Amino acid sequence: MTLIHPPQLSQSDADLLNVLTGPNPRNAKSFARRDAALDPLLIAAAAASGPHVTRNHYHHDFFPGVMMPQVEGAIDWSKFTGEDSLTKSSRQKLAYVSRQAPRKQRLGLLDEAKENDQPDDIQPFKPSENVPSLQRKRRSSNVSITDRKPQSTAQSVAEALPAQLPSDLVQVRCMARTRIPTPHGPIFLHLYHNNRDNKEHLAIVVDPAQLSESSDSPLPLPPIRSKSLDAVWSDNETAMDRIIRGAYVGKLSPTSQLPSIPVTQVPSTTSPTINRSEVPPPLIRIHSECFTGETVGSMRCDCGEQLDEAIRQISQPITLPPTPEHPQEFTTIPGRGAVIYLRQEGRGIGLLSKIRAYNLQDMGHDTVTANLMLGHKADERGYEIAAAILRDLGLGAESSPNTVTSGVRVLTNNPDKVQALEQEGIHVASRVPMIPRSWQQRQAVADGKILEGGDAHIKIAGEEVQKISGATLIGGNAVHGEDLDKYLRTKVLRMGHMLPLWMEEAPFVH
Ligand SMILES: Nc1nc2c(ncn2[C@@H]2O[C@H](COP(=O)(O)OP(=O)(O)OP(=O)(O)O)[C@@H](O)[C@H]2O)c(=O)[nH]1
Repeated sequence: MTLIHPPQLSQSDADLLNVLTGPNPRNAKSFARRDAALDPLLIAAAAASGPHVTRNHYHHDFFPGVMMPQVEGAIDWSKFTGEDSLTKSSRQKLAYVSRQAPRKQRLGLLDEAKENDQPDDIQPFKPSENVPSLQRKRRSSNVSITDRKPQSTAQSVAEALPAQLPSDLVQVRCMARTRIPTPHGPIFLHLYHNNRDNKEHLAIVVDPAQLSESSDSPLPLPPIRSKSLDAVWSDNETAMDRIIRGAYVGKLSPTSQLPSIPVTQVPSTTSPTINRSEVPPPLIRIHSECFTGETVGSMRCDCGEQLDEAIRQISQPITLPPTPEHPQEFTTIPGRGAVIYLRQEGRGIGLLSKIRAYNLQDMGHDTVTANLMLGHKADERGYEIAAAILRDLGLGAESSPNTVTSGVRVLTNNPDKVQALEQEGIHVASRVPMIPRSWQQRQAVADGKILEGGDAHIKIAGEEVQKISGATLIGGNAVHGEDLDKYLRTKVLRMGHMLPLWMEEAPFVH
């Protein structure tokens, strides 16, 4: 092997490295003494543990194992065990073998794999306490029950739960929760597993009042918490196990580590200063994954902007009118609600097909036609899992003595989402429209409220928002452009989105 050595490598280092990683270390000549206590070069070379190890060789090994006495050059353990020493001739030469299937075979297997990472190894959960009050007719999911494969690998702790429910009921379990600071304030990220697909769906819970939660001071409102997360998962579970998976109360810190108790055992006390009937239902959004819009900042769609706008709106403090007891006092409570983030990339067709659809769109087809041309439906999403997550979080229940508010307010323009949630038994108290920020800006320019060209601050929904680059990302600003306008028009004209079409000739704000 010839080494191309970087300038900081001395000739002596390079020679030594050549020997350590070369094919025939036993022909090594003598080398100058090395005095460094810890020589990173030597450590790295030794850690590579063999002459031909690269990152592609993890599944390769020596045969027989290098520590076995029958291997030529191995340590002769027989002198420690008292067994007869193996003669040199009886030892096998060390051979370097691969445990991987041949590359061609492995690539063949990949080709056979499904195109759009559809679930192929689905593990139904045993039921948790996430049980809807009514079993209603559900909208069909993109994964049918009969297609499901039975249990297999890496099942979670849900295994331990007793079977009580019909197997076709969607069940979810919150596996972990943590606090994430965002430009709009803190959120609690919840990661869910379910018995329908093998995707990790998420809930972004906005409920900052929980951060000051302590056992003796009542919260303004009951916290938005996951029943399945707060449940006791096993008899062996320690307080630290619970805390690490997120079943804690308040804000976790080196000095504060208080495990939660199961939701059913928590008394639902609320602050007496709050008039329960005046509290609006929590604001929620069901959002579908969009790698291009949310991660890359694509301006073909408004997905990144919508995710940001949803978290921003849900985080806004809520002002409640005075109560008869305190007629002069307006009360402000922290914003509360959740974004249920479903891994249904590309309206359920997957990223691969969405990328192909974009090419068809570049050739003049709209987003609906492009999906159809690829053999997909215009929209292949289902919302059963979202509804199960909402139930697990205690959101969307009808009014009852235990609920402070009735139902949820849903941030969407998509009538399918509202209908699907209602079919799942989620009480939708109202729909809150999402007007694209670029359209709001155009409206503001048209009304003479802001100057074309904008400035460092713009007004969105009557509130001043700082402009930040990375338009579609969290904490970003408005997206605009020809592609986006086409997409938004199609949503309204072909997909029935409940959005007033904005005049196209109005100027953009740059
Ligand atoms: N197939 C396809 N999917 C797209 C395209 N542009 C965006 N998407 C996907 O469309 C989905 C957008 O979903 P949501 O953010 O839940 O919103 P929506 O259904 O448009 O409805 P709203 O709630 O009104 O925003 C995401 O999964 C995106 O990946 C496209 O051109 N083709």
